[in-house]
Amino acid sequence: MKDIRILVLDDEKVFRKEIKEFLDGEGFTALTAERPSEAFEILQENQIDIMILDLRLPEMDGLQVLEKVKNEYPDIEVIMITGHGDMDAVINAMRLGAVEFFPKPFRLLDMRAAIQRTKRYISLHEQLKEISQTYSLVSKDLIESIGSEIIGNSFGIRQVVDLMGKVAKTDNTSVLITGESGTGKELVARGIHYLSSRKKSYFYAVNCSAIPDSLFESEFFGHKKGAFTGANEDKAGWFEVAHGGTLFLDEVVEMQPAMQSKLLRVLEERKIRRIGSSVDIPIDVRIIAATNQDVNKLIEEGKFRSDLYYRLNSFQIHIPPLRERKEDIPLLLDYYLKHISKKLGKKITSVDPMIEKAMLNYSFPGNVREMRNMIERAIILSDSGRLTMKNFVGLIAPQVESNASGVIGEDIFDLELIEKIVIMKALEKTGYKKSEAAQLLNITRQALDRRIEKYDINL
Ligand SMILES: Nc1ncnc2c1ncn2[C@@H]1O[C@H](COP(=O)(O)OP(=O)(O)OP(=O)(O)O)[C@@H](O)[C@H]1O
Repeated sequence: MKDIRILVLDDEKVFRKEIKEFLDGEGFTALTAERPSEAFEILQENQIDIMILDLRLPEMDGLQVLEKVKNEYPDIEVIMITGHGDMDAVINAMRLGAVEFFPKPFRLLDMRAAIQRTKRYISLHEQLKEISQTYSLVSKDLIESIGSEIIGNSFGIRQVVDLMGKVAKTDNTSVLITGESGTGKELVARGIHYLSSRKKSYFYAVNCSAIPDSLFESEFFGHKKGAFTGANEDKAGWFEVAHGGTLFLDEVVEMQPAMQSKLLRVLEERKIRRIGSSVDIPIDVRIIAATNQDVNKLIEEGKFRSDLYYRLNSFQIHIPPLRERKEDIPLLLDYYLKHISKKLGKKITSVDPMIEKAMLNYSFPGNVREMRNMIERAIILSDSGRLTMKNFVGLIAPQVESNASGVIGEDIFDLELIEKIVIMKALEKTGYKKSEAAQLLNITRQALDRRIEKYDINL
């Protein structure tokens, strides 16, 4: 389980000190506050799991604090304490959602037991949350076949999975998948194949931009022995290999016009002829084509045949870029952290919450592939199981590039994130000499220390 962070809100200085020492000694991270306003500031800036809350407080009643905490931070579990043993307050506190109640004075051993119980409760709660979270939108069987899960819960990705299921039910409707690089076009193409009745035959993926023009025809249609120099034996082309299955044509718009005509004829006639042969071979293949380019523009420019486009485009699936479905970012982050750390055999014990914030502010031009690679690199770079912004160089680099005004650019509005990035930049610039960095930032050395701790900046 992750580190447990506990906030103690009590106006008695001696009590606060004593309980903090005890909690620190027990291996928890303990923060303390004297008044509710101070506690709410801490809550705004820190991820807290458990709050130990005194009933009698300055500024506002402990029960009011409890109610506000439960409303604003429903995941925080609250242990109430009081020196006054007031039964009504106990009942009210329980009603408002406190998990434990302690009359003062109590033994620290009892507090330890209460925290352990609460910890177990939090862990159970997290497991339940994980189970109910629709991590993957496709079934287990399909995951095994396509080699990866399809993660996301945004409207855009749910629609993609829905269309995938619908077109899979048809037998040979051609599909055109559009979307920027790294959005998961091949993943979706595989999904269609393995959801369809063709799943027992081949799914054959061809990257059209990688095949030299001279080999195109023989790769697609095959050749007869002696058909040209180097054709030493009969060879089947991809259409024959994928017979009964699916041929995935990635970057289809990269095909030369001559090949585009030939492909169109195959789609119309459903038969091929190997080079050098006079025999037609009937083929039964579903074509799924994909592109990350603007096909309409290519048609206008005369680079792509419109008749081929209409043939391929009987059914179109568009995968939106990741920046247009930001709700998927936390799910993908969580998923990749778990899967990649497991794959690399590296246990990740803490993740700076700034990472998710920064990702939500980042435009991911390389989409899910970029995010995956970024997380993998960060896990490899991480020390002692802690993932911090320092491990995500690519993530902050575009914003840190020039100067602070670059950070306060068009798409970052998160003040805390900006503060953290500016502090990191000052530290980097001064070779991690704190006094110099503080001077550069125009704050005292103590103020810098407080912020380094607050933002968990690795030095
Ligand atoms: N929704 C998703 N859930 C999980 N993984 C995903 C998702 N979308 C993409 N990926 C992963 O991102 C990587 C890139 O996906 P894929 O190769 O399918 O993209 P693509 O759109 O075909 O890219 P390109 O246009 O560059 O060929 C793969 O590792 C894939 O498993």
